[in-house]
Order: sequence, then C-alpha cells, then structure tokens
Amino acid sequence: MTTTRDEPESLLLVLHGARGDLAARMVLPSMYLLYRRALLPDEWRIIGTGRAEMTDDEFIDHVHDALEKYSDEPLDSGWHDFAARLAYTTEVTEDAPWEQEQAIGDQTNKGALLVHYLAVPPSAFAPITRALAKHDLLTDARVVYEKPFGTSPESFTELDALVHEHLDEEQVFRIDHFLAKEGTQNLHVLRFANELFAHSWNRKHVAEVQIDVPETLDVAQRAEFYDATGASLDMLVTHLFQVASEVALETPDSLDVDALVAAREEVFRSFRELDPTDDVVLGQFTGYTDIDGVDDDSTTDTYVAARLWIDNERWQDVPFVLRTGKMLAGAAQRVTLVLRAPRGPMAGESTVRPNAISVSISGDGEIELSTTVKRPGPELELASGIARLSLDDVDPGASLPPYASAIHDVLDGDRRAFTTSATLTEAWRAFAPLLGPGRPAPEPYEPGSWGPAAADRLVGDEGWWVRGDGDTPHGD
Ligand SMILES: NC(=O)C1=CN([C@@H]2O[C@H](COP(=O)(O)OP(=O)(O)OC[C@H]3O[C@@H](n4cnc5c(N)ncnc54)[C@H](OP(=O)(O)O)[C@@H]3O)[C@@H](O)[C@H]2O)C=CC1
Ligand SMILES: O=C1O[C@H](COP(=O)(O)O)[C@@H](O)[C@H](O)[C@H]1O
Repeated sequence: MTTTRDEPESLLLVLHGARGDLAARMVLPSMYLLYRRALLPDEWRIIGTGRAEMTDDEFIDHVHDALEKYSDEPLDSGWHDFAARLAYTTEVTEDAPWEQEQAIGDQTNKGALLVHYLAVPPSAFAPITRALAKHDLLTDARVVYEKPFGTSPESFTELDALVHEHLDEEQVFRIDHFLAKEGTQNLHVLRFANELFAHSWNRKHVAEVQIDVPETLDVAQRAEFYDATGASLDMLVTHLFQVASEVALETPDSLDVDALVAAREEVFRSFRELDPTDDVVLGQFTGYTDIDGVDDDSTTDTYVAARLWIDNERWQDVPFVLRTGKMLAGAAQRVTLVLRAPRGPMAGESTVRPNAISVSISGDGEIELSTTVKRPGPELELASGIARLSLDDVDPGASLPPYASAIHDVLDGDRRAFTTSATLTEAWRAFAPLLGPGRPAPEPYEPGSWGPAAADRLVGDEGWWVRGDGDTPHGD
C-alpha cells in the first residue's frame, strides 16, 4: 500500500486560535506527542495566534498548562526544547499589516513547509482565509480547517468557493477525525486484505449496517456551540456519513490516496437524500433546555437516528442505520454488518443470533465476529459465540490518537483521512431535507436511556446491536 509521503525538512505551523479549547485539548497535545515520538521534522516552530495581545512567555505558560491538563506525555526535559520553538502573535487581518509576514516569508523561502491550522470557530474561516491570501501567505501552504466546514448547503458552497479562489484542493485539509481513527482505517484493510470478508461485503450477504455512536456525555461545557448545532449537524452529516462511505466503498484499484478518495467520493454520489418522515428520528433529552446557554424553547436535537440508503448495485435496499446522541445509557463507536440468515440445510434455525461483523472504531479498535457454533454435547444444538480481536494486541502497536494522526498526515501531504469538496457537496445534498420544513420535532428521552423508542422502527428485527451497558453488542 503506497501513500503520498512528502515529508518536509522543516515546518512552520501557524496555529490560529491557539488559546482556544480545541488547541488546548487536541492540537497542542498532538504536536507534543509527535515531537516526543520524533515524528516532526528536525526544524520546526509553532506560531500561535489570537485576537488579544500576549507575550511569547505568556503563551508558553499557557501551552504548559494545556499539556499538563490534556497530554499523557511527561513534561520532562523535552518540554524545554519544545517550549523554545513556541511564539505568539496577534491574529492576521485583511486590512492591517501583519508583523509575521516577513518572518514567515523568510522561513518558506528557505524551504520550510507552511501549515496554517484554523482552530477557530467556523465564522472565522472565511475572514482568516481572506486575510492570509491578502498577505500572500497561502502560496504552497497547507491549510487545515476544523469542522464543521459549513453549517448548511448554502454556507458550505460559499465557503468552498472562497477557499478554492485562493487554494488548490490539494492544499486543503478538512479535518474529520473519525476518518483518522485506527478502527475506521481498519475497515477497508479488514475487507480488502482478508478473503474471509471480501465476498460478504454486499447486499447479497448483508441485511443491515449499523453505525452507532451513542455517548454518555453531557453538553453543558459547550452549550452555546451545541445549541446552535445539534446532533445531526455535529455528528450525522459529518462523522457518521464519512464512516458510512468508508464501509460502503466500491473496491478501489489500490489503496493509494487518490484511488481511496475517489472511491469514497463515488459512494457519496449514491447516497439517497434522507427522508425525514420515514427515515429519521430526532430526540432531545429531558432537562436540556434548563442548561445555561440553551434557549428555553430550543428544538435542537441531542439525538439522531437515521436510515440512509445507498443507491448502487452493491448496497441497493440495505439500510445503513446511523445513530448518535448525548446523555445515553452507554457509550460506543461501533460499525456492525448484520449478515443475512444462512441458506441450505440450516436455513430456518431461529434459536441463534445472526452472524455479524462488528468493528469498534474507538481507541485502537476491536473486531468482533458473531458466529453460530455447535453447543458441545451429544445433540445438534446451536449456540452463538463471539470471536474478538483487540487491535492493540497487534504487534507492533504504537497507534497515534486521531488528531495526532491527522496532523502527521498533513505534514506528509497524505489526504486519505480528510474530507474533500466533492464528498461534502454530496453529504450536504443528502442531508438537506433534514434542514427543511419536513424536519421532525425532537422526541423527548430520559437521560441515561437509549433515546426515543420511536427509533427502534428504523432497525431490523434484531434491534440495535449496541444495547447493553457500554460498548457491548447485545447478548454479551
Ligand atoms: N473544542 C472541541 O472539542 C472541538 C472543536 N472543534 C472545532 O474547532 C474549532 C475551534 O473550537 P474551540 O477551540 O472549541 O472554540 P473556541 O471558542 O475556544 O475558539 C477558539 C479560538 O478562536 C479564536 N476566535 C474566536 N472567534 C474568533 C474570530 N471571530 N476571529 C478570529 N479568531 C476567533 C479565539 O481566540 P482569541 O480569543 O484568542 O482570539 C478562541 O480562543 C471550531 O471550528 C470547532 O467546531 C471540533 C471538534 C471538537
Ligand atoms: O467531533 C465530535 O466528536 C466527539 C466524539 O468523538 P471522540 O473522538 O471524542 O470520541 C463528539 O463527542 C463531539 O460532540 C463532536 O463535536
């Protein structure tokens, strides 16, 4: 399997929104981890930006605090070397000179790779892009955009046009960290590298696909953002659609980046527009509107379950049932292919569960195969058994968390784990009916439950594969 490896000799990362929550939780700890694993070029620097003034030393203290809180790596002698490469400056704007322009130009003239990471609210993507273009800081640069990249088909189209006015698609890295998860990346390896699975991956053998990300998390820490977003924008049109495309890929000619991305784009074109009446259930947990920062009459969805249809030969009539929600009874990130009942001499045996290929995409990932076996004993009695392979048992297991993996890919110029303009265009097309007058009203559900019972009609007779406590298929 080849990748587009294009490792730079030196790096200048401009981290826009460096004092924000995402920078503290994900970006800075990821850079520290990459540094400690010797996965950064020998020469590198981070320039953090923000709208307020701050000295370099204050920024270094801020980064230290963030790493203490959010990094698992020790702040030992390596920290001092890391800190020596940090600087801070006020944010670039369109209508004023920027003090960093000359310094950045000097670095890039010497061959440094310039990466702008926009860890800022989506409303700031356009002004910062324009400002960077105005100061000629986009030529040959790579630009990382956080999610959501647009909040409606219209705002996506507008942002996409602006971005393409100044950047080639190859320069643009739109993060969807679910694509960077080890477990997600294992989906196509599992399928294409194992004859055992390759032939089952179609409508002939698969009755239903469930992509299930229930969460126990509350939203009180980010109420303002969440109330303006909701589960379907935060998770469905983004992560769950991307994972669905990863499951549903047509077989690419190779696993090269271009072939893989093209296969993902192709399957997105087959996504049928959601039918909000028949195929979508929204929910809101009881007590949501009492949270500070949430409107008293908010109709924001904190839960969504949707049946997605993929209109191509491989998946015609196979429902892809996608579910996620906050404050649910258990947490999981699981893709399950529920297989059809066997034909032949054992057809009609109804005492056991269906076969299933179930992949946990959280952490390092785990594969479970639900199989039917003979119960030991003199009679021919059937039983269900689950074979499990935890991917952190695979040698050598040195995985990177999704954000570190995504940043590493940006440095390598490897775009396989990023969304593209084409996939997002199709995602918004398929999702658009849920933004219209047909959007169902969210149904109430109790915190700690599995969400509105109405969603049970979206899955087959076996129900939700995840329905125990925690990340556990039912019956475990
Ligand atoms: N936090 C998280 O866990 C996740 C966040 N994201 C995405 O990451 C991005 C950043 O999120 P998060 O860090 O939580 O958000 P914050 O609200 O913490 O904003 C990040 C920083 O952006 C700067 N900023 C805010 N408004 C503007 C503006 N209008 N122009 C320029 N800079 C601005 C602020 O810095 P200053 O005041 O110093 O200028 C702020 O510290 C968002 O797109 C979000 O959707 C995605 C997944 C998870
Ligand atoms: O992007 C988001 O993802 C998280 C779930 O992802 P994880 O990798 O942290 O498990 C979700 O909780 C959050 O609402 C959403 O914005």
